[in-house]
Amino acid sequence: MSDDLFGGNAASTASNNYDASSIEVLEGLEPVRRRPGMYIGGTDERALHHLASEVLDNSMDEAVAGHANRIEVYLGLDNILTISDNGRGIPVDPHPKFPGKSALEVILTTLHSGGKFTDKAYATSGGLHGVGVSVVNALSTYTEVEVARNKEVFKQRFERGHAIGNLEKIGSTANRRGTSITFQPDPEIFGADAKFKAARLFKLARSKAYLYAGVEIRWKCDPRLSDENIPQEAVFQFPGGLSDHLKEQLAGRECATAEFFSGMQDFPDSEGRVEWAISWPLWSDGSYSWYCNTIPTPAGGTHEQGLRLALTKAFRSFGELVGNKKTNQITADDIFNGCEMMLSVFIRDPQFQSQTKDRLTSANATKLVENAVRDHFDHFLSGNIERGKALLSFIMDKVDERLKRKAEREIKRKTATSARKLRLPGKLTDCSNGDGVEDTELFIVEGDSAGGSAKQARDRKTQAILPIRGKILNVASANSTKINANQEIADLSLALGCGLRKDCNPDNLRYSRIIIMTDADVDGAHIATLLMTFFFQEMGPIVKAGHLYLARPPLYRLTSGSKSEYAIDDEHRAELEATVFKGKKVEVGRFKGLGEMNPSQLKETTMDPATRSLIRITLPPQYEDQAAVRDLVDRLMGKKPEERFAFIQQNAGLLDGETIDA
Ligand SMILES: Nc1ncnc2c1ncn2[C@@H]1O[C@H](COP(=O)(O)OP(=O)(O)OP(=O)(O)O)[C@@H](O)[C@H]1O
Repeated sequence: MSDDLFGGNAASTASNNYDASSIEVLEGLEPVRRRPGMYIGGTDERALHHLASEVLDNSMDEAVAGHANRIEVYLGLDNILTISDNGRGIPVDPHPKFPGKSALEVILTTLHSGGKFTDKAYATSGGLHGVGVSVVNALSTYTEVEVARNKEVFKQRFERGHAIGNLEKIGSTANRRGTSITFQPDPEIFGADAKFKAARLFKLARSKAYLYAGVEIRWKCDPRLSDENIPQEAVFQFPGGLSDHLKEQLAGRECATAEFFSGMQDFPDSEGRVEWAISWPLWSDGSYSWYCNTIPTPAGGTHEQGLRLALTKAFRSFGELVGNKKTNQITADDIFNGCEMMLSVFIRDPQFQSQTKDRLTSANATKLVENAVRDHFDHFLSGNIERGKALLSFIMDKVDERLKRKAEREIKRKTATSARKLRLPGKLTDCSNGDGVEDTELFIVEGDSAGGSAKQARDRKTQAILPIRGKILNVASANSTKINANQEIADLSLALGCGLRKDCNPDNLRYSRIIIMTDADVDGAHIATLLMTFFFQEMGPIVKAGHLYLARPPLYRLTSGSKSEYAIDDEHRAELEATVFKGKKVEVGRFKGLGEMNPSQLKETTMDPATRSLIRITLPPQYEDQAAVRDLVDRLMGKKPEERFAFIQQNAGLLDGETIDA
């Protein structure tokens, strides 16, 4: 440990101030105002409307619990929204845990306070975290809550989450009861121009009424906010629930079956219930609405999964019943793509992915929905065989269409692959992993006999072999016509697939490593040099990107008794004799070429990534620019020997490569 550990660093002023005083504890509703995104998913228009949902959902929970049958939504000027219900009214008695505060004040000003943590007051509620209305309060310039309970009317006002005065009794009433919440979202949070959209709230109010047949929802807005689509007043009540909604949505369009599949079913053991309405219009892009406890879950979830399973299984078994063997090919997407459907479940203690409740995650919902819907759908299909067959044949057309598209894609893919393979040089032995796959390598090998050993020694999945015959063209002393006409170079660039010169693009390189593997002798070195010249001049970006390597085949095999070692060169040999063999008599075998090694020796010493070593070819920083590289290559490999001579005189002893294990 450093002595400076508790001394600090004088240069770093920011870190000096980091002590206990920088640790804040946010009190009350302050965290909501600091990080609204955590509670309502952002501060955009969607988040703004989420505030309305939170308040409306509470009234819906009262209705679904059987305590309210009327809800009113009123959008006034200045972005002020009032939502009222005729439910039990938020409790106003003093809260036992917070002396001097009513339950109402606690609910409005404390996160995680509510009556829905157990099923004592609500069986299947949309609310569960006890957060919603306090978040609305925190993010509003003001909130006013009026409660009519036990013939008395109470009121309390809050500003930006803080109670302004106490809960007051403002009057009495003969028969009124319920809760009314008025609030104005805070422009400091949502921006000065953020406004509720009447159309959006109107739609929200109407959809809630479809979701629960037992409630009437009254819509009202200031006359200046209404237009030809949004009436100033409307009453929504749908005794037919989701079916009413689907009928309206289909607006008489032709469907695969005249009746649509709809119904309602209680879950066993009072776990809740499910309601659904589905139709298959002949032409539709599809429309899907999923709800849990009247909360929209646009991302679907476990209830969706249950419905998908129920319908898929029912279709398959109906197929068996009517002797259609292809129905086991039906997937849920074949059934759902292009259908118009609504599914609404009511379950106890639902689990959602987040406070915005976009996706239902309650595991039990899948089985509950599947079991409940499956019987009904079996009956829908087989209770009227003609109808069942008509729907099945509509779905099977989609299956056929999908399989046809899949087969066409497959043929296209195969043709593309074989076209590419056809263009590959005949003497390339390619690896089986596809183009551009990580960790594939091309070995450019000197001569056919070495190529033969390399083929046997390689890992077929990742290692490809391209034998090069003799000495390839020195591109530094050839013009482009000659280069383009050269067969070995054409083969090489086809195998690599990344293009030459200006067209060279490392992204198209078919392998992750290009490894030059030549004999460990002068000729081998010459061939390697010619190949490197080619890469520097014609494929500079490949070298720059670090794809080019030299293999390091051994020159000697040293054996003493049962021990044997390979030496790369004379120096390495001397070192091994002194260290590993400790001066003992050693039998020395010299490999004249790669072809002399048997495949297992070649694999172990030169090709197997676990045991070999490679030299990565890199360019020093002064050769960043391709023109500088060309100049160097020209001096070293070009037509004027005197330049080469001068370079060798200046740089003898400096040339070296970077050795890496790869
Ligand atoms: N309109 C209402 N009528 C009766 N009680 C209400 C009403 N609105 C709110 N409440 C009470 O206030 C509590 C807190 O409501 P809040 O919206 O903060 O959270 P929640 O609905 O319990 O859960 P969530 O955070 O998931 O919405 C509710 O659990 C309920 O007991």
